[in-house]
Amino acid sequence: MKKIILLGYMGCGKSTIANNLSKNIGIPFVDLDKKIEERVNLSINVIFEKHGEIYFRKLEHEVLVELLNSPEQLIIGLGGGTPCYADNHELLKGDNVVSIYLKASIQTLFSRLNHNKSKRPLIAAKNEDEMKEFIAKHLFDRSFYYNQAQYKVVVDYKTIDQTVLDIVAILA
Ligand SMILES: Nc1ncnc2c1ncn2[C@@H]1O[C@H](COP(=O)(O)OP(=O)(O)O)[C@@H](O)[C@H]1O
Ligand SMILES: O=C(O)C1=C[C@@H](OP(=O)(O)O)[C@@H](O)[C@H](O)C1
Ligand SMILES: [Mg+2]
Repeated sequence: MKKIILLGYMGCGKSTIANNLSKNIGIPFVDLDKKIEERVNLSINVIFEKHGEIYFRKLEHEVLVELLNSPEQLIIGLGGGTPCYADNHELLKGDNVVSIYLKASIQTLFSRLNHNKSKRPLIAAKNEDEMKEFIAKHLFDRSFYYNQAQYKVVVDYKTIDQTVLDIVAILA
């Protein structure tokens, strides 16, 4: 069964939209970060702190492969870095995948992340200026991978419901 994959930068709304899309179309959703946390019984912060990012990326790849190989239809909210490591972007080109990039501007990302950074180890310690610069550079680097998604939904100035309806239209 097809997997509906939401990807994009931290704060673009993957986890939020996956949850709401699931309610709208009645297909179960999983959040890749949550699955990783459950797998090792540690928070994303503690995984980064204790074991480092390379270990996290390995786990992320393993759990993604398992989810893609599972028989059921699923909505999967990826982590922001998932398509950018371990050739995961190639896995997202499979026949059983519909990939959707939730595209947000630097400003949207900054305003959403500024109040919500403590659980995101890559930005948790940055001040506002550092964060703006980091997001701009990092988004530029990662866009190469994000732009390989089959579909793109711009999320700026949209409510959660509007973004969900845009995705429902793509899936129809
Ligand atoms: N229109 C919107 N669409 C999605 N998220 C929104 C919107 N407006 C505000 N938010 C907030 O932005 C944050 C997005 O975070 P999250 O869903 O965890 O993103 P991601 O999983 O991509 O990092 C949440 O705190 C959410 O409540
Ligand atoms: O962009 C990244 O590299 C990361 C994004 C996070 O997920 P969200 O995009 O859901 O915040 C989480 O996987 C981890 O903190 C690393
Ligand atoms: Mg998320």
